Amino acid sequence: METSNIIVQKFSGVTVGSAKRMRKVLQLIKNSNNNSDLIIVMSAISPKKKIHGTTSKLIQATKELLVKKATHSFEILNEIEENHINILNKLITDNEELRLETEKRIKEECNALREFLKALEIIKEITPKSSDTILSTGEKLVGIVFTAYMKNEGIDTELIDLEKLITDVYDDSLIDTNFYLKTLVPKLSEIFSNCKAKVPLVTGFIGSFPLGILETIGRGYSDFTASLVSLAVNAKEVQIYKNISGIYSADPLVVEKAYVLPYITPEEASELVFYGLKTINPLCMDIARNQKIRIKSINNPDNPGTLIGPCSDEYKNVKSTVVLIKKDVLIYNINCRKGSVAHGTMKKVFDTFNKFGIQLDLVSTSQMNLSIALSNDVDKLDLVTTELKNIGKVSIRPHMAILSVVGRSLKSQVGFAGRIFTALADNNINIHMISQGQSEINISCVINQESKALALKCVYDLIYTDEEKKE
Ligand SMILES: Nc1ncnc2c1ncn2[C@@H]1O[C@H](COP(=O)(O)OP(=O)(O)O)[C@@H](O)[C@H]1O
Ligand SMILES: N[C@@H](CC(=O)OP(=O)(O)O)C(=O)O
Repeated sequence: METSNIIVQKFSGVTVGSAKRMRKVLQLIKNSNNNSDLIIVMSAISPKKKIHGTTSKLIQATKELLVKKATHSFEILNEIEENHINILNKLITDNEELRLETEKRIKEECNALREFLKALEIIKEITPKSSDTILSTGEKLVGIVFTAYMKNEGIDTELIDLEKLITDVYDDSLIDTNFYLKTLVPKLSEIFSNCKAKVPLVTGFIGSFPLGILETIGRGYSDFTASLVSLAVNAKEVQIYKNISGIYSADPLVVEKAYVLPYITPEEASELVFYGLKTINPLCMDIARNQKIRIKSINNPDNPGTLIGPCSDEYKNVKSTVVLIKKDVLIYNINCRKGSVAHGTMKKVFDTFNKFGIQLDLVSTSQMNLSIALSNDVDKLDLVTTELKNIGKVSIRPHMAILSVVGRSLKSQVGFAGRIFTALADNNINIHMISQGQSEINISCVINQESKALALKCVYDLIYTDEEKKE
């Protein structure tokens, strides 16, 4: 199918976190609209950091509903409501009718949620579907405020609420790539072909999943929505606007010399998100192999940022190695009772972690030990240990970090892993586990968390001098 002239612009919560930032976003939309057709996807407002944003507050309100009283969750909701009305009041100052009508819609949305929370308190049960309904409010509210603002600024827009996009799906096993591509994408195509507005605004929340949107898609779900929308309209590209200019060669807060990579492949992006990069939702890579996704900064929109997409000749020789640290990891070690790690043992161990929904980051085996690196904030690790007690003696080593080097250029560098480990050893950094996938675009190892900054800097220096020498 031929690519359309549409660009999907997705704005993350922090980029629309205040009236000032919304003005910036509006200007950007106006400028882009001169050259392309646009569809806007917007995430719930995050004042500064995502952990203090609307979605995080709604998650807190949901969790506290059954532990504390609904009145406590109402306080959280009052704060959210007030914040949206304050922003609206700053944005629409010259059209009282529109301002009042929009304020009414915000209040209606929040009142509906209050009624819903009261009902949940009475039935004392929160299902994934109800928790999704609560979360959807964040994206609805930002949509209500921003479409009113766009209208007031003369942009022909319409709010498209995707809360009800998924219907009659009660079984999680039905949610797979096929479901996204064959069910959701055609539904979205139909919605857009019926939409008359010049610049539609779509809620980043895409509907209730049997296990809940956070379990199925994860935080940053609006990136995924933007990818589906892009497939539905065959867009030229998806632009994901953030506070940061793109994907850097290393964390710019730790490595001063780090720079924004112009291009990475979807495979590299998948590895990076797996090893802790939060810049893009991981599922986008699964459905968007042939799409162009560009991470850009709201503060510097003329900068092309980082493109993730098919590797054309233009990008073949572009450097794209990233050194990444995933902190707050632990090593879970099982010293097997039978004296060796049999394949039945591995099955039991992996099945048990899977049963409790725990993601494993790195695995290594020796004759008697099975070592697994995983995030230290997982619930239910003690339940796993109880189930595995017949397999062997479990010991846990906390305060670890995973250092990963990701890049397609690693494939051609014989002896590269050896040089990384030598550089770490020269800096007195102990390596607890090592892993290299068959794809050879990723080398990872587990180190003590306290050495993370030193490890990042010394491996970065090694890689970037090595890559420079190759050129
Ligand atoms: N290689 C990397 N590229 C970009 N950001 C990185 C990288 N490694 C670590 N980070 C950190 O990830 C964070 C980016 O956060 P993100 O959630 O993408 O942005 P936003 O807050 O705009 O949503 C930054 O704080 C940055 O320091
Ligand atoms: N609001 C959701 C979805 C999202 O995509 O957020 P953001 O664009 O701010 O990463 C979240 O906080 O997870």
